[in-house]
Amino acid sequence: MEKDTSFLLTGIKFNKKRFAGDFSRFKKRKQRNDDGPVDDLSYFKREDTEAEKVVVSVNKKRKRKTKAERVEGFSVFKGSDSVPVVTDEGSEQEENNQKELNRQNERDLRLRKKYGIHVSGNNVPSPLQSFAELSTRYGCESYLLHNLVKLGFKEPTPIQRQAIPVLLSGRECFAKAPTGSGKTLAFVYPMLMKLKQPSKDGIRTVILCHTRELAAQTTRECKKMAKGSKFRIKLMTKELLRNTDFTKLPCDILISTPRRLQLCICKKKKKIDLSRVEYLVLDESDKLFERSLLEQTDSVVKACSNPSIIRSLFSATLPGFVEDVARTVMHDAVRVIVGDKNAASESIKQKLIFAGSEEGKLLALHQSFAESLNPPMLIFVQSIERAEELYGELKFDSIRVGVIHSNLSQEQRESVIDDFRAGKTWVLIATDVLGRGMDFKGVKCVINYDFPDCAASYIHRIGMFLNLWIHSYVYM
Ligand SMILES: Nc1ncnc2c1ncn2[C@@H]1O[C@H](COP(=O)(O)OP(=O)(O)OP(=O)(O)O)[C@@H](O)[C@H]1O
Repeated sequence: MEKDTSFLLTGIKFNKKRFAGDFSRFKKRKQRNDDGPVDDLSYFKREDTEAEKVVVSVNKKRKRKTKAERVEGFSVFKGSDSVPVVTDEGSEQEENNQKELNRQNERDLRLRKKYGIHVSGNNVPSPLQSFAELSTRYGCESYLLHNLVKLGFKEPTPIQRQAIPVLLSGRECFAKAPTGSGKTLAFVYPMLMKLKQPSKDGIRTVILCHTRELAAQTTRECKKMAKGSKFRIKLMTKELLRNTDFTKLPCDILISTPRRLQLCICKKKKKIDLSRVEYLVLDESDKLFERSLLEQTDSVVKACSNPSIIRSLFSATLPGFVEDVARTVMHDAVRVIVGDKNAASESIKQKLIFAGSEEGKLLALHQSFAESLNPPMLIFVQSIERAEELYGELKFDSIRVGVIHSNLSQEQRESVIDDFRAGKTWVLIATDVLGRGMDFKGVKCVINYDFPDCAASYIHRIGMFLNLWIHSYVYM
């Protein structure tokens, strides 16, 4: 391998001077935990932001103002009216109602506290105690409950406990929960319940995903959840885009990337009509609002022009610009946050390995393979070239390895993912094309061979898995 030309040798260098503060924190931790070159990465967890503190303080003030309040935070969204206050002249019946309401508020607060759920908005519906409440409170059809049992889902996850009632009550929703925490079900189930029956009135629901892989995965999940119904669930593929007369497309739920959907909107003939869409979901909304996708996402949001549309935004991180967008487009929305605002999942063990140099990284990787190769394993790198180069290195060592990045065709990407899911390859090298929203069951270890360029990217890379105690290594 020629050092000068190797992309593996041109990775991010750790600038100790620039990151002196962080570096000293590692040193302190090392003194406490003499564990060789490995260190704990829990510093990625953020403290509450100023905005969060404001929410808390405004909340306290509002609590002093009105006892009848049903909101935990304050309302940040358009169209938020004040909550009703009970008058002194209320009848006995009203007093009893009020007492029951207060008791319910206390139960809600306890449940939210237990599951780390934070809400903002007016009259936020009570969180679910169990999936059974989908039937008792909302008359959920039996096939949907049956599907939950078949999928082996016994308890709702925290985001499902709160986001499902919010969406079922017809409110717009803006939700943040860790990766792998069951957000897909949180938006798909209420949609299926609200749509009730298939209809020939055109497309009624659009789910936007930022990558084709995530769109394909969401379609698979959606079909599993809708099993037993006659809903027509379609993934916007290249073939569909090319060969379909969208004025005649029988479809209740359409799942697409913004780019493909924008192409259908802009078609001259037989173009898609989204004016009847009742539900619009923006999954991984922070990615959809990034500069590279903003224009396409915007044209989809505009094309969904039904005035009574219910929009929801789901993501694992919550940057300020996403909140700003939400504030401008959403009406009387409820904000649901599970856990810390931008923290990694707590069930992941994180380690930092100081390799010193690029050669050291490769050596350390070989060493960890030699000590305990614990597949399936994902390795993230910062560029396509570095992905290919590392692929060449590992392949040379007869490791069952695959590589995925945006230079591969859709078919090639699918086949790489299929091989990894089927256990034909043990190690998958990826650029951030895979870093978001993909769910690989059973992955035991994620290696950040190249340091991610922001905290959000790190959280997405390591948080793709619901398994308990996966390992995440960062090489420096
Ligand atoms: N209530 C539940 N109980 C057990 N498993 C669940 C439950 N809900 C969802 N899951 C499973 O958890 C895994 C992760 O779910 P999902 O992909 O929806 O997470 P996510 O929050 O959307 O993650 P990401 O941010 O990466 O998109 C999936 O395999 C899903 O089938």
